[in-house]
Amino acid sequence: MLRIHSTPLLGRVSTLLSEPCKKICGNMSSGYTSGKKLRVLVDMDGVLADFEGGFLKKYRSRYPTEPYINLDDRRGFWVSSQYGRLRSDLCEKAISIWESKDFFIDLDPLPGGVKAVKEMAEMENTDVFICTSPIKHYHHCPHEKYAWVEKHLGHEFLEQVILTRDKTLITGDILIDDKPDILGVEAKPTWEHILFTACHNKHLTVNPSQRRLNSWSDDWRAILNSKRQ
Ligand SMILES: Cc1cn([C@H]2C[C@H](OP(=O)(O)O)[C@@H](CO)O2)c(=O)[nH]c1=O
Ligand SMILES: [Mg+2]
Repeated sequence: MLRIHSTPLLGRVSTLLSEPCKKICGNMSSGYTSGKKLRVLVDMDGVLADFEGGFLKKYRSRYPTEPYINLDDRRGFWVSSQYGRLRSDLCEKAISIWESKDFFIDLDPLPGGVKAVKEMAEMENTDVFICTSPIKHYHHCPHEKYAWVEKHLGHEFLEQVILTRDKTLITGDILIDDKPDILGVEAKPTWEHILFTACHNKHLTVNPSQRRLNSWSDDWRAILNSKRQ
C-alpha cells in the first residue's frame, strides 16, 4: 500500500499517477468546484443508440413468420406492451430480443448523436453525462452499455456514464430523453426534460411547456444556451 509521509512526496505521487488517473482527478475537481457549468444528461437508447431499429431487425430475424409492428406504427414507450396487444405471446418474444447477448452492443448509433455529444463535451462550461437505465435482466445489458460508449464515444467517455433506474435522483440542468414520463422517487427533479422525438412518441401531444428535440439535426445548441445563466 502506498503511504504518503511528507509533502515533498505528494508532488512525486502526482507524477506517478497514470494519465487516466490524472484525468479522473482533474474531472472531479472541475466538476465539484465550478458550480456554474451547465450539466447535460443525455439518455442512450432512443437518443444515441437505435433501440427501436435494432429491436425490429433482430425480432424479424429470430421470428420471421410472426407478425411485427412497423416503426411508423409504433405507439407507446414499451415495445413489449404493443406486441402483447397484437397477440399476447408476442410480449415474451419481444422481451427475449433485448434480453439476449449482443442486443445492446449491436445497436447502431442514431444519426448525429455521437458527433453532437462529442461537440457538447468540448464546449466551455459544459459537463455531459450519459444517463441510461439498464434492464433488470442484468446479464448482458450493463456491460454492453459501457462497451457501446467505449466503442462509439471512446474510452475516456466511460467516466461520464451514469447507470440508474431512477433518473429523478440525478442532478442536472437538462435531460434529453425519449421517454415521455420520467418518474421516480424525486417529485421535483432538478433537470428540464427535453423530449427527444422517437417513433413511439412522435404522435403524442405533450404538455405545451415541454420542449422537444426532434433529432440531432435540430438546434440542440440553442436549447443548451437557453439554460446558461
Ligand atoms: C423495454 C424497453 C427498454 N427500452 C430502453 C430504455 C432504457 O434505456 P435508456 O435509459 O438508455 O433509454 C433501457 C431499459 O429500460 O432500455 C426502450 O427504449 N424501450 C423498451 O420497450
Ligand atoms: Mg431512452
